[in-house]
Amino acid sequence: SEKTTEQAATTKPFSFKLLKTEGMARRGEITTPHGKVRTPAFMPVGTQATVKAMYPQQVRDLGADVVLGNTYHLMLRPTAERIAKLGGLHKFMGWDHTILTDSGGFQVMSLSGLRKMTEEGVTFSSHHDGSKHFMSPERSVEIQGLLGSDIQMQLDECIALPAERSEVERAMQLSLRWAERSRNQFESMGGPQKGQGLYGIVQGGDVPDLRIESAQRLGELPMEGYSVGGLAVGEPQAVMLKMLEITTPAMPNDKPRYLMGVGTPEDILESVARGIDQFDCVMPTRAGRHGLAYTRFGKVNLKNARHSEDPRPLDEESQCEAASKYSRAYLHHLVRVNEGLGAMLLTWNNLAYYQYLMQGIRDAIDEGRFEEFRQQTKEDWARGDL
Ligand SMILES: CNc1nc2c(CCNCc3ccccc3)c3nc(N)[nH]c(=O)c3cc2[nH]1
Repeated sequence: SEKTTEQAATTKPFSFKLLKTEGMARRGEITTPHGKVRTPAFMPVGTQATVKAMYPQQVRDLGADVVLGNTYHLMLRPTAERIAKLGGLHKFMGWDHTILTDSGGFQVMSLSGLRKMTEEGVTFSSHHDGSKHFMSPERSVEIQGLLGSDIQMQLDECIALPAERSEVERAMQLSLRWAERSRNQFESMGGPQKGQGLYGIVQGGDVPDLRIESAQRLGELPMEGYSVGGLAVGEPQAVMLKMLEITTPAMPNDKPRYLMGVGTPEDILESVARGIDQFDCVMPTRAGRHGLAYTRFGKVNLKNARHSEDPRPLDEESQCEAASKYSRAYLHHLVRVNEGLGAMLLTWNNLAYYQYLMQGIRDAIDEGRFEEFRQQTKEDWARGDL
């Protein structure tokens, strides 16, 4: 019978090597069935099997080792079964490197219509056509397996902050029970034997003792990695950073740590300094589509009329042509008349800048100068756009 989800060539086990540390900052390397992931890593978001406005090869050429797919979106359209029948997500989207998928819980709570959350799972209606769907910890792992995801997430319940302690505790305990069910499903599908990884997700809101309890109990489950969830949900940056200082020390030291949904360049720099290895955020791609450029010297809003006759490129020293070859005046024009090339060039520039920042962070940790790099980078951003 025809091959469904392509079995990756190697059956080398999933592994994480901790190469160097400086304070809480860590330099590492993850090995998955589709290659290596250099950490700290920024993982571009590819919600509907594409990093919006980018070709896969372009994303790769910028230095990305992993892109994100999304269970919620892909289970609705085109469905996981169809992608499996076509050989899996890697083949479907033409990305032959690591893919990480989120479990869909976060998107159900933030995107779908009418929904009902029980111990068993979550029932929801599609934000496309209102059709009814059900997602359990087992079904989410099954979908991620059908997609052929190299790094899979447990189904969890992420709640918005601020929230009552009782509500935070309920969601954290549920997520812990779902972690165990996700692990059982993952092992019954032979995930470890395929070299794939399943990450548990630490919850606990902004409540220190609940964060520690979640991290410690999750660490007792044999997961290949651990995510910090429940943050970047509206809390001030200071609260997010404080929760990291409490949570990462309570997480296993020899496994990757993924801070979900983060973040701006500054969030990333400060979170690396607090022990995080993996990041994802829609910021660089979404901001690019809205005319916002990230550069070495801070942000540039190309919608602003002050750029209308500025002949300078965004950054003439950049390796990325979107930053070095086009004038700000031209980018301003494209954004103002809403030409597709505007979104393409700014998305390209922003992803290039994020990967440039990650490479700078990795080199700085390798060379034992991360603290100096962190200070210098923040000064450069503060210089503003010269
Ligand atoms: C923006 N702030 C934020 N994002 C969070 C996410 C989603 C991370 N992004 C995944 C994604 C994958 C593909 C396409 C688009 C997005 C979370 N996911 C889970 N499962 N649990 C969380 O606690 C959780 C908390 C978050 N906070």
